[in-house]
Amino acid sequence: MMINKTHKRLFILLSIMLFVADTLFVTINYVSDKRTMQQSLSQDGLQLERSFNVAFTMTLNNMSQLATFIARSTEVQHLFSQGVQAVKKEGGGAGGAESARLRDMLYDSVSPGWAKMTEKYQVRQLHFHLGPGSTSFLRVHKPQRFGDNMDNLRHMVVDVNRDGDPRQGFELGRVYSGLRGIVPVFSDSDSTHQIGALEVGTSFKTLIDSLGSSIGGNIAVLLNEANVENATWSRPNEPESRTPCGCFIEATSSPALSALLAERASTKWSKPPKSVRTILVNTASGPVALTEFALSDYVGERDGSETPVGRIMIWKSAADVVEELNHNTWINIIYGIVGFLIIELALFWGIRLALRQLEQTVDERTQEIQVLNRQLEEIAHQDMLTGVSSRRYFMMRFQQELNRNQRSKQPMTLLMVDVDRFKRVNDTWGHQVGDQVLSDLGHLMIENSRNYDVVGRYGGEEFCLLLPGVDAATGLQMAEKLRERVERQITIPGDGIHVTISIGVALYAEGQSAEEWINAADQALYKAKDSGRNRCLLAETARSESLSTI
Ligand SMILES: Nc1nc2c(ncn2[C@@H]2O[C@H](COP(=O)(O)OP(=O)(O)OP(=O)(O)O)[C@@H](O)[C@H]2O)c(=O)[nH]1
Repeated sequence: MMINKTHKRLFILLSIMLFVADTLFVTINYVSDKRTMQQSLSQDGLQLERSFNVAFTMTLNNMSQLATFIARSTEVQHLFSQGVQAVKKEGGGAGGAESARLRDMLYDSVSPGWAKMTEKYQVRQLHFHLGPGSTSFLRVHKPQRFGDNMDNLRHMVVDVNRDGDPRQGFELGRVYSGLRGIVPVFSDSDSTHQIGALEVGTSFKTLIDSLGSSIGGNIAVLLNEANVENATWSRPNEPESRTPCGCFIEATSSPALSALLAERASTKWSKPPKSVRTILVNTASGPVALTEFALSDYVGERDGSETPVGRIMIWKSAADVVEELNHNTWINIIYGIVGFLIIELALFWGIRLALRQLEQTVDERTQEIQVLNRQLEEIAHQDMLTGVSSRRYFMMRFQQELNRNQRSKQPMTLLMVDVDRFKRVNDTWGHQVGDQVLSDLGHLMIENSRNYDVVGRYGGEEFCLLLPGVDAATGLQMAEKLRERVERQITIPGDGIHVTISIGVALYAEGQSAEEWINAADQALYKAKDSGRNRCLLAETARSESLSTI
């Protein structure tokens, strides 16, 4: 079965619509999966920020605890108190010889503990400050440098020396920025008299190393270059720490940061994000989920400044989530293709089936029409009462046989048959009985004829029988045979009286017209009637001979 043009167009149109819908479905799924992945990364990022803040606060608490512990030692208080007085006497600043002696004694007193603190707790700074403001009395971590004023740098110390309340936080420094706890130091003789402040500090390095290993990722602390410039003298790791991003690497748990920064430099970098932000960055070693958030220092938090001093970067491999996204995308595409093919097949077979059914219905209707046409034709060709050919059809066949005879030159004989005294039958037994007699005669004539004979009802109770290939003598014999059978077999229904017929027989004479031939048979019939009925008579054109009598 062929799909015609209209159906082909319909199929192509539906296929295109289906393809567009399918592509849309795959795209929407991909966008949705990507959004889910981004949401999941953002959730992870928030969690990472919380973890960082917890570690940050705990580190500061530790610094404050250590500072408090040392500042409460009476020996430390005693030596620092004497040192403070000596500096005053010796003109402030670094003081003189007495100040130096007491500084050394204080150093000797705390340095054993300091060694343990640096080793066990990674403490980087232990610093005694004189007030008001901030003047260095003793850097236990660097005892050779002292006496410098740091009012513009050590804001926490200045604040503690001013009001006596402990402080903790992140602060930029001249050499190392740090996470610091600052507590007031009181005199050993008068616990209400503050003599200075003690600072204990550490770097970010320890925090990010331990936090990085526990979260399975890496952490870096980046400071804005401008802030660092303002706060520092010189940085020991300065050359490596400057980056194309315009920031200073304060600490990193992985050297891979430089590659990440190079990737990151191509995107918008200027300010640290206000809230936590997690993005996906493609690096040479694979996709990475990068979480960033702002880092404020003590001054910024104290003064409510919105400008952070740097940012924290936490990054983890995102290979698994990207792989999952890719996997889901492929599954989406495969589902899309399989779904498309299945619907296409269903569409194709659906159209095929619908067409087949349509064609079947058309075939059935055509057959029904053909049957009806045949029936109509038969009805038109047949005389309903007697079953023989109608006069119209008989005349058509009669003419055909005549035409054929022009070529074949075979003999042909025509029988004109008429029921004897039929009017009396009608008048005596009624029209219905008359009809029955005509019907019986018609069927008997059909029975009695050959396949190629033509039996027709010529009019009223008159019938014709055309016998192709039959000469006059045979025709007469056949007429007689018919007459005998009628007389023997057809009776008036319910009465038993035999019906008889008369037959005029005419052989076709070459050159005769149809009309002349029928007239010849009719004349013979007329004579048969006239000579007593129930007989067969040959037309005069041939040698006439009566073969039967009543
Ligand atoms: N029942 C019935 N009668 C018919 C039919 N066609 C014609 N007739 C009747 O047939 C009769 C023919 O009568 P006539 O032509 O006078 O001839 P007849 O009575 O047969 O006498 P002969 O032919 O001289 O033997 C008429 O009364 C018609 O009405 C028909 O289809 N059915």
